[in-house]
Amino acid sequence: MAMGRLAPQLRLLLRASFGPMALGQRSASGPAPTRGPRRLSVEGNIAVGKSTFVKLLLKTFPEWHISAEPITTWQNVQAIGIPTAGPPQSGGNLLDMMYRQPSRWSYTFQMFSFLSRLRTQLVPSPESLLQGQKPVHVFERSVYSDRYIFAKNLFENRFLNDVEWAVYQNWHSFLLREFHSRILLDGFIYLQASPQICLKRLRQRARAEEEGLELGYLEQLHAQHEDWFSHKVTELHFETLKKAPVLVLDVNEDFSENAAKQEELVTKVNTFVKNLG
Ligand SMILES: Nc1ncnc2c1ncn2[C@@H]1O[C@H](COP(=O)(O)OP(=O)(O)OP(=O)(O)O)[C@@H](O)[C@H]1O
Ligand SMILES: Nc1nc(=O)c2ncn([C@H]3C[C@H](O)[C@@H](CO)O3)c2[nH]1
Repeated sequence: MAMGRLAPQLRLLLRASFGPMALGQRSASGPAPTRGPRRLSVEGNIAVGKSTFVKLLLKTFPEWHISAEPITTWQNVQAIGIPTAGPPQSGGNLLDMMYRQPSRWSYTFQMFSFLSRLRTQLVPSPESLLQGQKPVHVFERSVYSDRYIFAKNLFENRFLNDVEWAVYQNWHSFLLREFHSRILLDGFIYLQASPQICLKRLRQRARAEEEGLELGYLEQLHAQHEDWFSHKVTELHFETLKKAPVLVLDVNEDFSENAAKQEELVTKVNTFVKNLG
């Protein structure tokens, strides 16, 4: 992907359109920031291009901070605090286990992915980010997509039974209420593409655990995203979540060599962030 070449030009363009604040620089006379960073989550189907898009954001706004999805934690689950003799053992690949035997492992996976996402959202933004005038912290997916996309879909396919779904939701609601003020998100960026395009990208990326995934699964996840972000019919259980603004970006097109398209997408994100107040 030839994204590196765009960033300096795009920065100039954004500076011209929105002034130095658009690039997160503090004006000499301006007031110090009064609140923490704007916190956004980038959401979307498997292989839609979230990591790729986040890299584009970081090229354009190097002062922003990104928290990646904790997939390596799921691929290598380690026991904590249990001393073992000999060299370090490699952990269990829970992602692989879940895809191979969803009835057996979906509950375990969802509890663990939720816990790891909660941990990610609880980590304070770095000091360096807080120095900027308009600091922005971007997460790849969230504790909300864990529940309202993946766990919900597994339940609807009966890979989580009624009791497992009830226990998961119990923990989810309880912990989110406990940590409410520390995990708040200001908005969502929903990367939208057809399931067919996602499948093409998924095959091209060829992650071993995803070898058996088929179009039907991506169609289900697409429908879950559309229900939440486009049709707004998903039942949400948190008031702040119901009010959170959503930016929908069409990423069907391959923008890797298309500077104008990259610019259009990044400008939309910048305007969205500005409008968050
Ligand atoms: N707009 C695009 N056009 C064409 N290919 C793309 C585009 N965006 C991403 N890709 C390619 O699609 C594949 C998946 O992209 P990426 O890893 O960014 O997806 P992701 O949404 O982060 O995946 P996951 O859901 O697993 O976290 C990669 O090979 C990437 O180079
Ligand atoms: N079941 C399930 N629940 C989740 O919360 C979840 N989040 C991500 N994933 C899968 C999608 C990609 O294969 C891979 C990387 O995104 O992990 C999930 N699977």
